[in-house]
Amino acid sequence: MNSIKLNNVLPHVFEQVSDLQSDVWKKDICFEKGHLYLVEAASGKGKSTFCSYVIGYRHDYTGQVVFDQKDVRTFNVNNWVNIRQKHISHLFQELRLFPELTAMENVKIKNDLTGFKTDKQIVQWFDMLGIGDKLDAKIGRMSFGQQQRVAMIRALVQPFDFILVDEPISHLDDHNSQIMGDIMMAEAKAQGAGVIVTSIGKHMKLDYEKTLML
Ligand SMILES: Nc1ncnc2c1ncn2[C@@H]1O[C@H](COP(=O)(O)OP(=O)(O)OP(=O)(O)O)[C@@H](O)[C@H]1O
Repeated sequence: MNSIKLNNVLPHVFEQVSDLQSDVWKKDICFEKGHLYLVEAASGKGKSTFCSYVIGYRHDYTGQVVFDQKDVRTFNVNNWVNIRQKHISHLFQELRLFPELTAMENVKIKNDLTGFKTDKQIVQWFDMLGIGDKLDAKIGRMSFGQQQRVAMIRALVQPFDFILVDEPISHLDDHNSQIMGDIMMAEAKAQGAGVIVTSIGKHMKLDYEKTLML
């Protein structure tokens, strides 16, 4: 997949808003593979809604979301499974890790399906992110910032053309944010992928090519 386009997209929930000012809603925008984007928004402007549209969990909008030349409304379940397995990786704001599993199990449960990374690589990322001692800790007993690091590792154990990360560092210090950004960008670069980061203010310090205000 080479491009994600939003053509005149407007969430139903914003239809009655008369003074809507946005670089995204009701505009024609294009995210291209191999490029780095920041989508910034104040709380409630639709950041999670935007992610839900791109990953295909919600379709409560007018306008079109188009992957390459195809309107996503034409996709069936198999199409979406293929997209989420091979083309778009998503780091959820609320992470959606399994609290009863350990940190390593949360990553392995996906990597065992994709076979994308070695255990050695995964452990190396845990070490780099300062959670090498938490491999066998249950997610439910880890801090949210530690869980964010696990969720990022899980997002990286699959192939992708785009990675969509929703407020990935809201609970991280600058040092770990930087490491997380470096790891993500190295992976994206290796895959030639596009990167879309969302933020409500605090964001990874990266060389964004385009910043859009929701
Ligand atoms: N599943 C949903 N269906 C319909 N409308 C929704 C849904 N989730 C959120 N909304 C509405 O869409 C608007 C934007 O919500 P959204 O969660 O996308 O904002 P956000 O920018 O991610 O906010 P925050 O940063 O506070 O999480 C809100 O008015 C909200 O009530």
